[in-house]
Amino acid sequence: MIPFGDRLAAAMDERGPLCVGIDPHPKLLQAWGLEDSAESLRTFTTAVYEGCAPYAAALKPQVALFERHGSAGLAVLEELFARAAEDRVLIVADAKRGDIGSTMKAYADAWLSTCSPLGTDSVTLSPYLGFESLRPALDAAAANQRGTFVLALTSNPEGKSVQHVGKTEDTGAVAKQIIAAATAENTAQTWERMGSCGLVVGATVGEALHDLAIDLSAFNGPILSPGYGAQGASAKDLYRVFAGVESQVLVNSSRGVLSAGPQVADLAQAAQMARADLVAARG
Ligand SMILES: O=C(O)c1cc(=O)[nH]c(=O)n1[C@@H]1O[C@H](COP(=O)(O)O)[C@@H](O)[C@H]1O
Repeated sequence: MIPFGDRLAAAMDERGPLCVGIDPHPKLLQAWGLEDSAESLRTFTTAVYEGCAPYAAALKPQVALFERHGSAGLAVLEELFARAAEDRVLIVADAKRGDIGSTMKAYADAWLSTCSPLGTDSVTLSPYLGFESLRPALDAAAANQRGTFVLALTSNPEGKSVQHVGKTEDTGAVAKQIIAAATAENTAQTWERMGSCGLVVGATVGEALHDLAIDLSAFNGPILSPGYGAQGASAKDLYRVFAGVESQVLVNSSRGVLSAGPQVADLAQAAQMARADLVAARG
């Protein structure tokens, strides 16, 4: 199978830079006229899939919003993953996993193996127990042609208290070290267009890359960027942050697109508009 990074690069060539988040928040379910139940997650997920998959390089289900419904919620995710695999629609499972290495192996088995019911194309990871604690997931992704997105500079304002620490030291800020580790990870793999170890950098980080002396031009993988739309970053803000690495950026929008539901045609129109907005700003 083609490595994840190359599959994502091809999907972005074909369908553009948009990733639509599948975030069935209770308030959105209500706004769609649905009750807060696992069956509603199925209706919600199906509508987003059918409306948005043609206009998005990937879909990113927010796992927490499925876990709220226990095993019935996870069953909806399993169904989504099976359908997407059949249709070759790329999935980023937004599970933000991170634990000590021995436990991390179990998370890797769950999300990145080829025989687990929750195994899918890629998963988000938190490196804040140490980047190397992610090793089992990084190795599983490489072995199974799957991908990871490692949190580097998150879109929330609180992230700074951890991610910006150390900026005046020789090693640079924590986020800078995470980015260097992800770059090295991709350097050790074989791929054509992009490596399969991605980063998460929020569209809302403003001047942080400059302030932390981070140069993303050396980074050789995909950059998942949330924060566009509902969190306030415009397409212009986003491409100002990512000047020079535009082609690597997979831009997530969840509520910004999902608020157009519940009709499939309206979701499709919202996804097309978001994609057009991004493509125009990217130039
Ligand atoms: O990993 C993520 O996707 C993520 C990282 C981050 O720094 N900020 C962030 O908002 N996210 C996720 O991206 C989605 C953003 O949703 P909207 O703000 O509705 O577009 C949510 O599912 C968040 O959990």
